[in-house]
Amino acid sequence: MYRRQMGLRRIYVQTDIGNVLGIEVDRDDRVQTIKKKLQEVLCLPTEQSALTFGDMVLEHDFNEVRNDYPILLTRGLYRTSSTPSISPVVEKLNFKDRNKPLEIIGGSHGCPKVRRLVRKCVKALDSGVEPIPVGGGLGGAYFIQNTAREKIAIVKPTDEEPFAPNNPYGFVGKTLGQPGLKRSIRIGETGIREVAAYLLDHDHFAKVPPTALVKATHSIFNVNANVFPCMSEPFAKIGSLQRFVPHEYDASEHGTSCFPVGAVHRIGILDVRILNTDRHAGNILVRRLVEEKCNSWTLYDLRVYDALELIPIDHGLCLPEALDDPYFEWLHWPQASSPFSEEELEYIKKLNAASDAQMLRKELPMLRESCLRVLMITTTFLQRAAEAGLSLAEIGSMMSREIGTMDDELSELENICFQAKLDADYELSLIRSSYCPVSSITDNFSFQLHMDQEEYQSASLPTSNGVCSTLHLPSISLQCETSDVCSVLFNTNESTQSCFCCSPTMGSNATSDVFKEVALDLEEEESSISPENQGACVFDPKIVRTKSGKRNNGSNSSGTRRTHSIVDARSGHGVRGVSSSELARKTRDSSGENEIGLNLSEMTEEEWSVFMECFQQLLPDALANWKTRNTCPLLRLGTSCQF
Ligand SMILES: Nc1ncnc2c1ncn2[C@@H]1O[C@H](COP(=O)(O)OP(=O)(O)OP(=O)(O)O)[C@@H](O)[C@H]1O
Repeated sequence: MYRRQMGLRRIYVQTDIGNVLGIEVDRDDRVQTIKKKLQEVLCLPTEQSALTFGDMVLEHDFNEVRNDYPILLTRGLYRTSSTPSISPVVEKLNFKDRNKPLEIIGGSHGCPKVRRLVRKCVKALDSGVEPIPVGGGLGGAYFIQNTAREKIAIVKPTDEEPFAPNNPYGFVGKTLGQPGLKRSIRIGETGIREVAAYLLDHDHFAKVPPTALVKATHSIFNVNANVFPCMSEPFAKIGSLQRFVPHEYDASEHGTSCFPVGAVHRIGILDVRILNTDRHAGNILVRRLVEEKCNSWTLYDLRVYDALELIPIDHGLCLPEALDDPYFEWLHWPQASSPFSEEELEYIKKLNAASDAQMLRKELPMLRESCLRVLMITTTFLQRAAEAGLSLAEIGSMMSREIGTMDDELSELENICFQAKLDADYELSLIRSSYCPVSSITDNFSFQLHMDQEEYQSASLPTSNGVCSTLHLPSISLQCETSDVCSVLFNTNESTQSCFCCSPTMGSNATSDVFKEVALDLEEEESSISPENQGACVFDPKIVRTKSGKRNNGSNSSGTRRTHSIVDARSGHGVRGVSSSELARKTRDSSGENEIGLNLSEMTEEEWSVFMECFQQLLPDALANWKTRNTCPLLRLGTSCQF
């Protein structure tokens, strides 16, 4: 309270090796001032460090960072894995830090269940009960026990994640902020995802246990010797804290056929919304609700299904920064193929992706915008698919990449999204461009222009206002002798389309010169242009959109794939096209190893909203086509179960 009156805010600076410093900033504090203070403690020149808050690199002030939220201090924006990480000077570590054993940071302050849980844990830690390492997983995790030595919570420090600097099992080698086990999820960001999953689980529908992001300090937490050789004080870490749920098994230890259909559906609905990439059987806890009664039941007694409760845990690998391949353990469980109940359909219908995203922006502003965009895509997809009568298994299948296929074989959902991106780019190019009318041209022959990045040519084009502009044009095999008006839509790269108009005022020579220049190269290449038609060509942007056939392997996702290709308008045959899956592959190839799929973060607000419109337009056909193509029931394991 006092701090607030003084206009002070506490923020938590986490270094890229994991330790956390609580610092107080006032309204007028500049980023540079705080960096100087950190320089003293961390021996890190200010010009080499960067403070980041989710997507944001803080440059001037801390206005965007709310009270009690964590920011990440990295060694510059362009660090590589060989750049040494930041090592604090031990004796200066505790500056101005309250150093409580456990305190909530970030979202979920407002949740009474979470606050109660944290209070209990603080009490236990204050009374000297040591957390116990969980052991067994890939990352460090610790059970917190109460004074009766009952487990009450599990804490997972983010710097002990797989590949993070303080991982206790030797899976090290990276620093916080770098791509982790999943390339679409950065190291150190699993904790906020655990909280996001809890916050998104409205009405406790899927039963995600109460979860908070905390700053935790205890000597039992692992710190690797190479990271911090002479540590005398325990250092504070950021992690997720989740209520411990007593259970008998996890789903890998129990026959899945006994699981209640509703429980599987509810977890599945959550997984689809959050694009969970890690729903393995170990992440579903199983517990009996009425233990004494169960003893008298047989395995086939239907009531037994209602007596089992499933608890989903471990949501650190959800909400990736790009559409990724999810992992849904339940995909082949028979329960997933049974239709949704009325209640489930109602729940799905009431979901509001935009307000969920808004809630997360408020509670967890450090969660990246691209993750929220993934949430909006998957929620919309779930809603439309459920409306269209698809089962959970069908929805999950459309989201999953096929096992054993080539690396660039995308899921149906990814293909639809890439297609929506192509469509959105096209829509935007129309919005942004003004066309001049095509007039007095022999209109018996039209071409669509094939766009191929490798084949771009540069051409200096005189525009209608007399200014010369250089455009990168695709090579085309057209000898254009016309002196008339042409409108041309060129795609100058895979994501942006540019329109160039030759207006009537350009004059005949200019127009024909332009086309001669860009056409010379590929005269032979596009053999489908019949000689008799050369010299009388209309470049008509309106026909760039086309419905093409199925993809080579016959599994066209949307059935309305639009390609950008040279097409003889009379025959309608495309010569060559850029399909959404090709676009996906090219996007990956051209952007190197860090590219993780359709780039959602780079879309502007306008691009994003047009993309979502196109996505929604594609969905009805895509869902119907998928259903038609997949009429055979999916191969199910364990189909002996009855329910
Ligand atoms: N909320 C919880 N209640 C009870 N037990 C839990 C809870 N969360 C985790 N556990 C137990 O702790 C173990 C490790 O937790 P979790 O799976 O979340 O960690 P992890 O390091 O991400 O593991 P993995 O690498 O296997 O995914 C789980 O297998 C489970 O037995």
